[in-house]
Amino acid sequence: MRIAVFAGDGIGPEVTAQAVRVLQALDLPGLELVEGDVGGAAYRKHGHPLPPETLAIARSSEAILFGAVGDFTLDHLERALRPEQAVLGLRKELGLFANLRPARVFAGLEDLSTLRPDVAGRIDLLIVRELNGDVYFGEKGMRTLDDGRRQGWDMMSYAEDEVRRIAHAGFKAAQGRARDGQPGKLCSVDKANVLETSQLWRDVMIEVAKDYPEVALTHMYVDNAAMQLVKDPGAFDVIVTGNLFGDILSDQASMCVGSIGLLASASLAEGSFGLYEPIHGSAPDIAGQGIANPMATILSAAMLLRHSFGLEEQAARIEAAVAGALADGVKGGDLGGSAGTQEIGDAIVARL
Ligand SMILES: NC(=O)C1=CN([C@@H]2O[C@H](COP(=O)(O)OP(=O)(O)OC[C@H]3O[C@@H](n4cnc5c(N)ncnc54)[C@H](O)[C@@H]3O)[C@@H](O)[C@H]2O)C=CC1
Ligand SMILES: CC(C)CC(=O)C(=O)O
Ligand SMILES: [Mg+2]
Repeated sequence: MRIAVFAGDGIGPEVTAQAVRVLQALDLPGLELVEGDVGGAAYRKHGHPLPPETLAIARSSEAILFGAVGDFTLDHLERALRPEQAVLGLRKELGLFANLRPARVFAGLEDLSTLRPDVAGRIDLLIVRELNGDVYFGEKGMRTLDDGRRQGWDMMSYAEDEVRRIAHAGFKAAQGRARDGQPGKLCSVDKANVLETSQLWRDVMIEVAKDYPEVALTHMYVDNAAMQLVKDPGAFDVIVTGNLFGDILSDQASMCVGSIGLLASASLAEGSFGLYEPIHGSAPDIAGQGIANPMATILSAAMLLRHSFGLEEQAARIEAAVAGALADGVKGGDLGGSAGTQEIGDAIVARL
């Protein structure tokens, strides 16, 4: 079990260290953890946020556990050298096109959601975000116009095949979430009333739906989806959407269930390879204080065991340990508690 560990910047190393402790506590046979530099830390050491050494470690591993990258003190760098390019580069280079971001309310946290407890208690949704295309990877630039004004542009585009493969990922996820004899539901979120990219997206979703007759497909404009996520997030099952909308809606969904410090993610290629990371960033405002909530990263490690190694039982043990710690009141500052990063890690390791 060769797992690359890329901790990154800010709170990245703090939360990743706790997820590593959790993996080590499981006594997994053949576990090999290989560290690599990414982000601002890599730029300072190697002159690049995603150096070839790191990419080589990624390519020779079966999965990647990722912390976070981002360092505002490097904002002056040309874009290709900024820390965020490490995670964008890994996603693109390794074909990690399907980003799964589950959001559910843990028992005992219903009243911590920004929503009414009765609404919050029903939330169990999955955002399937396309991760290799959209405006993040289109041609971009900045120039000065003849009249002296600066103009910036970022090309938003999707090709049919890119939409088709994420559509299949969304429908399969919905298929797998059938409960109580009820098929899963898939809500495709776009802005087809304005964007051609979204019109293509919608056309392809409708075409792929024919392969999954048991899954109920609906469409929603992204502005309405943002509103509905606050009004009644329990009404969603699986949301499939593009890179930009999925990025924004998943941060929003995190507050429906209590905190961004709880939201894990899997970024998957075809096959079993994946990168697993919390959905949050490097949180420079709290870095170095030992107060970041490591649960999102620990839950990402559970997703890693499940998706890349088929270790369902061990994944479920981690999730139960996190749920148990929360139910016993082990909460970080983001959840209104006072437990620090290490203390939360201790509580979860103890429960394993
Ligand atoms: N995948 C990645 O590596 C990502 C990197 N970033 C980068 O991270 C840097 C900071 O970005 P922000 O917009 O501030 O987003 P952020 O997600 O790092 O932080 C947003 C807010 O949430 C809080 N927060 C985040 N994670 C937390 C945790 N585990 N426990 C407690 N509180 C937590 C932070 O303190 C902050 O107030 C930027 O450079 C950004 O580009 C942002 C998102 C994802
Ligand atoms: C560097 C960003 C695109 C990362 C981000 O915000 C995310 O993936 O959620
Ligand atoms: Mg984001």
